[in-house]
Amino acid sequence: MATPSDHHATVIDGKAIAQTIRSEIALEVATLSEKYSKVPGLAVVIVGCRKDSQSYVNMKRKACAEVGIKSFDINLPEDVPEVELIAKVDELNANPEVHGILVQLPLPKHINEEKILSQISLEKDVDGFHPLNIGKLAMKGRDPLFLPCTPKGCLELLSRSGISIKGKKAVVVGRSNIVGLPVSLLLLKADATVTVVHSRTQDPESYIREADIVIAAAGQPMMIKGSWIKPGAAVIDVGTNAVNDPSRKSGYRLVGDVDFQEACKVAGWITPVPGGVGPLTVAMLLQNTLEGAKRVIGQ
Ligand SMILES: Nc1nc(=O)c2c([nH]1)NC[C@@H]1CN(c3ccc(C(=O)N[C@@H](CCC(=O)O)C(=O)O)cc3)C=[N+]21
Repeated sequence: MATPSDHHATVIDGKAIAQTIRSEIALEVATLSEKYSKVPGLAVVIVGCRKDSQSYVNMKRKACAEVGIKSFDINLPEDVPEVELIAKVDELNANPEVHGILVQLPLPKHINEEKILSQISLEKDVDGFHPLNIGKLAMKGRDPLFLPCTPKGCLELLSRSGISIKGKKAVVVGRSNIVGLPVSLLLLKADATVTVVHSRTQDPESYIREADIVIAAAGQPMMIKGSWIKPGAAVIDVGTNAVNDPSRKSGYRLVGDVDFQEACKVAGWITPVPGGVGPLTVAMLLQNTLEGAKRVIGQ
């Protein structure tokens, strides 16, 4: 007879789903080029030389090349004056070959992040981080021009795994501007009943235990234990935490915000780290860039 410990969650293969989406995008990009001689373009701006930023940007560049999106890489020194960064954004706003602009976060302390994000043309805000796009995300009956990539990726993983959101209890762990807050707004738009728990929540576990859908975006390695998960729940792990691992050549490995081994025994579905949400973030960025290019030609 099956015992509870025999249970194993369906592991959602983000890498494979992202690959499928990239093929769909590649087809559309090809059509756009043939019919309208239009090649979608994405500009990625990095300030300084954080190692993790460089590696994300390399992944984005590779993904663009694979689907036929033209990428523009702009590297600015760590100490670039704010006015120069603004001038660069303006230049990209005016460049007709660029349909999407991403300014890699975090920015150095001397630069006002909100000022830069507000400067990006709404029509090219493929990150969905412009305050107006976030405002529209928060309003009932309104939609932003672009949905932020990681939150959109989380919902895409749910829908492509056949998990419905409407009427479900969703718990988002974390309230950051780039994931926790926007994903909670997106779930609300999709008719979930949403609870956001965060570092000041008393007894977060008690909320998570009730959740049909858990979105873990706290940035705390393996903080969510298997015993906190409701049996059969869908668990989307957005955490990408580097932890020391001397047995690796790199000296570290990536772990999520969820204790994956434990949670597998209880959850209905779970995303791994790496290979879960991360690849979707990149796929959604490509999708947004394609959408931006299509809008320009009125498609
Ligand atoms: N303006 C802006 N937009 C962003 O979207 C943005 C940003 N700034 N700053 C940094 C974060 C981080 N981020 C990731 C994207 C892909 C993976 C990803 O694909 N990760 C792979 C693993 C990568 C590896 O092995 O190192 C995975 O989870 O399987 C991770 C992280 C986007 N970010």
